[in-house]
Formats: sequence, C-alpha cells, structure tokens
Amino acid sequence: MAGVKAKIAPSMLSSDFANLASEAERMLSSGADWLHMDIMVDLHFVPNLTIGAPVIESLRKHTKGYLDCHLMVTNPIDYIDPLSKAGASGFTFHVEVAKDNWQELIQKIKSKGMHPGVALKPNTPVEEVYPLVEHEDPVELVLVMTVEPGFGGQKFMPEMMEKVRSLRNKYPTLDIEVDGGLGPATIDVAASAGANCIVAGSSVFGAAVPAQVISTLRNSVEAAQLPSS
Ligand SMILES: O=C(CO)[C@H](O)[C@H](O)COP(=O)(O)O
Ligand SMILES: [Fe+2]
Repeated sequence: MAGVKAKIAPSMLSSDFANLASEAERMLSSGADWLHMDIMVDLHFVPNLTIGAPVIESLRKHTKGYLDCHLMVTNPIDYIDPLSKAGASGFTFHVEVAKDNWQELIQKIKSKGMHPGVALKPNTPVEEVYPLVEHEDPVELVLVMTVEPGFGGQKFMPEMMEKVRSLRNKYPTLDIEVDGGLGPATIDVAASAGANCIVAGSSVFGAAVPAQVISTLRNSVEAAQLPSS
C-alpha cells in the first residue's frame, strides 16, 4: 500500500463543550493532527444538535489547528460561506444530499479556500462517491461512516471495511477517513483495510491518557503501510 500520511482526528463531539478551546489544545498537545468537528445544526439530516459556524468562529480565535468539519446537514451549500468565514479547514458533505449539486459544492468549497471531502452513510454504496473522486475537480477526502451518523459512542461496523478496501485499491493516494467507533480495539482492521485518517471521539476523550490512544491509532496506520516481507 502506498504511504499516505496518518492523520488522527479526535472528534470534539466527545469533548467538554463548555471548555472547547482548552479541549482542542489538549488534543493537539497530545499528538492530534486534526480536530474533527461534527456539524449537526438542522435537526433534519440527523436528530441531534451540536455546533455550527458561530462556535467554529469562536474556537478559531484560540487555535491554529486544522478544523476537519463533517457536515451532517441536508443543505450543505448553505454552510459554505458561514463556515469559511468562521475559519473551517476541511468541509466534508454527505453524498446522499448532494446527488444534484456535488460539482457546485466542490467548486465553491475550493473557491473559499477549504478542502472538500465527501462522506457516505453505512447503507450508501461506495460506488456513489467514485465520480466525485475521478472528476477533474475532485474531492480530496472520502469519509466512510462506520456508524449511523448522529451520535458518538456507537459500535464500529466492521462490514464497512469492504468500502475502505475498494477505495484504497482504486485510489492509492486518497485521504480515506473512517468515523465512528474507532479506538484501540478496532483500529487494526480499519488501518489494514487502508484507512489513513482516523476519527475517534469516545475512545480518546474517555482515556486517562489521550496521547496513548492517539499514538496507538497512529502506530497502527503506519504499521499497515509497511511493505510486507
Ligand atoms: O460523525 C460522528 C457521529 O455522527 C462522530 O464523528 C463519531 O461518532 C465519533 O464518535 P465516536 O468515536 O465516539 O464513535
Ligand atoms: Fe463525524
């Protein structure tokens, strides 16, 4: 497998929202590459409310970290301007709500200086994202949901690894992110399938020493990329 950089992204969904700035700093100083921000704001795509552009804007004043935004909303186009102004780094929308306008979404996200990604829910076939990766103006990341979107702390779905393997076989240098139920007990199957961007909420924030979990996740991704002899 080609060497694609490991990026460990603690999901701030599991952080203490009342202390978001210090929680972000705690994760970065524990070795996190990215901060995964779950944007659930319309009570339509998922039945939960988390954070939106005003909170991203506040957090941006306290951190230079890469804010990897996962948009769990029905109309992602409405959030491109507000999130870019707020200081988002990555903007990952769901393919299920972008069937008619993904080209426009990618183009607008890039024009605002953000990195476009596409996410897919567990019941969505992986083939649906191929056109977005192969287009002349492509997404830079594919996020494979390994739980139903909406809440942290759910059980990892190993059957999603077939999607990760298919993506890695087709796209050796693509950033492939897995999200939901990742931790020391599940990382090896995800890493050996080819995932290199690892979102982990409850396993990192629930640990006595988050740096140890982050390091375990990174080591697994890097070990999976070593040539087998
Ligand atoms: O997108 C998400 C939920 O929709 C979260 O990023 C995800 O669930 C992370 O939490 P955990 O690691 O606890 O499963
Ligand atoms: Fe997420």
